[in-house]
Amino acid sequence: SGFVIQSKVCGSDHIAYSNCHGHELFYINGELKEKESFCKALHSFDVNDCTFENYLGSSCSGLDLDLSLADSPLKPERSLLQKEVREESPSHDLSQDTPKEKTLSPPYKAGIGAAGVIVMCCTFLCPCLYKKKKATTHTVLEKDPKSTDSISPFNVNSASEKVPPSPLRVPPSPSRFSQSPKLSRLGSVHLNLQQVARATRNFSPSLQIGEGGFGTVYKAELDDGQVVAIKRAKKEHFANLRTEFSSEVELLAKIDHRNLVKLLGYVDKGNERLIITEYVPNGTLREHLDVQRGKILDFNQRLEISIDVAHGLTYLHLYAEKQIIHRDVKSSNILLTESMRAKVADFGFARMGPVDSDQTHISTKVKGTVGYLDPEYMRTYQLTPKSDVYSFGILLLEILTGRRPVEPRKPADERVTLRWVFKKYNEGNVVDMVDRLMEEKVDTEVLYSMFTLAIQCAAPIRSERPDMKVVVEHLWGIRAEYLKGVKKG
Ligand SMILES: Nc1ncnc2c1ncn2[C@@H]1O[C@H](COP(=O)(O)OP(=O)(O)OP(=O)(O)O)[C@@H](O)[C@H]1O
Repeated sequence: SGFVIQSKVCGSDHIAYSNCHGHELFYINGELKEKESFCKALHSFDVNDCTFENYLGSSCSGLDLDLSLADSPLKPERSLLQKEVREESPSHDLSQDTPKEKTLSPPYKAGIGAAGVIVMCCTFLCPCLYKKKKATTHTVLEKDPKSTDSISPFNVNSASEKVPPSPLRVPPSPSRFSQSPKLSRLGSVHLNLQQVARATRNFSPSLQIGEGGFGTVYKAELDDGQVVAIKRAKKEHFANLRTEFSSEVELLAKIDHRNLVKLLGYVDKGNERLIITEYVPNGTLREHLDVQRGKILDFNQRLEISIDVAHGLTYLHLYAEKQIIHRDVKSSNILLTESMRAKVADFGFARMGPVDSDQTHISTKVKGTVGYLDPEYMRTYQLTPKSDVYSFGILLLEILTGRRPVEPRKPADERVTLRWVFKKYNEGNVVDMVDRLMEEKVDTEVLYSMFTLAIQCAAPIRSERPDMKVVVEHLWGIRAEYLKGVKKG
């Protein structure tokens, strides 16, 4: 396919290389590196018996390397915030702030500094994917903790499909629910296969509303007139999808919140796996940011959508019967209603949080979508709700700037949105970053608060990220401040 990815863990470092039709990218611990320093690092790994296959024979050959480790690429780089900061308790409510006071707490400072130089590990995939796939699609990564010693080349699907599925998606490891007795009926909709076939006019392509890694989504009208979305698993993934199917169904069944897409029922019979959810009629957030749905989102709508998503995630993390980590928070998984309320969808990757109260994380295969993946989770395989907080930070940047997490067509130094934002933020240039499609002139301090929060959420170290509940409180404060400004005119 002309697309090669290799990755490996050497000691505590994660190294990765991608070659997309001759366009090479080099990463160490999620950080984009120059070829020369990458090769130097590989040499030092090699000396310590951790060989990155073929590196000397291919990309790193012919380089005149000074192999002294004096300027080792593994030395942590830290750029500090230029703004003065003041201490702030984690539950600090920004509604109490005056605009000038709104700054970051010291623990966040280093995180934000590092955020400027650390690129999400996953971004090494993107240039090829964007060349090959429609802009609205994405790729989902999986990395198995047990396979850290192997070099894994991936291939990417061809672009010929109308709406390509996620080519790298593999079902998650069995959840503890896979052994539990099958629920036969959930929510308020009880359907048999004949009823589903009737409602979808035999899965008519004219009722198809989307396609994801799991399968195809149809809009359907039930006999009682209720309109629902029906997700149908692809047959070719059947053998593997069973676990994912049951995991998605059973997680969704337990939750009920206005900012989370409601599961109404499911069918698990013979050759069919179907999930029936409420139909959310107004497309995805990504479609709205791309102005594929008519009007451009104004700032107030963007703020309300951010708050809705934060509410949904807080519920999953804190108030669901068992803690749920979504694992795939992204703009194409946020569905909008007619009144522009947001609902978080797609719990295919959802994962229960730790069972014991003294356990802070669960070890799991790395899953999620390129560009949104928590670098600490990538490195350690430890999943906590803070991985969702990271993805939420990236989502906030999308909402504010309109950009995707990675913009492969931009010049190299502007490609990774988080990095680009951090640079401009440090230059005090928040107004410049706002989505140009949005004509409204928003108060600079409000923008500054939003970008500050987004960068905090996307801190490379999870302990430096706020909890979702704290994020909600900050967003409420920002909204109060914004509305004050709007009233004043
Ligand atoms: N409940 C729903 N109501 C309305 N439209 C929906 C609903 N669920 C999904 N869709 C539409 O179907 C598309 C595909 O959804 P799906 O969740 O299967 O895939 P995805 O999120 O794009 O990809 P993946 O599952 O691989 O992450 C969505 O982008 C959306 O446009």
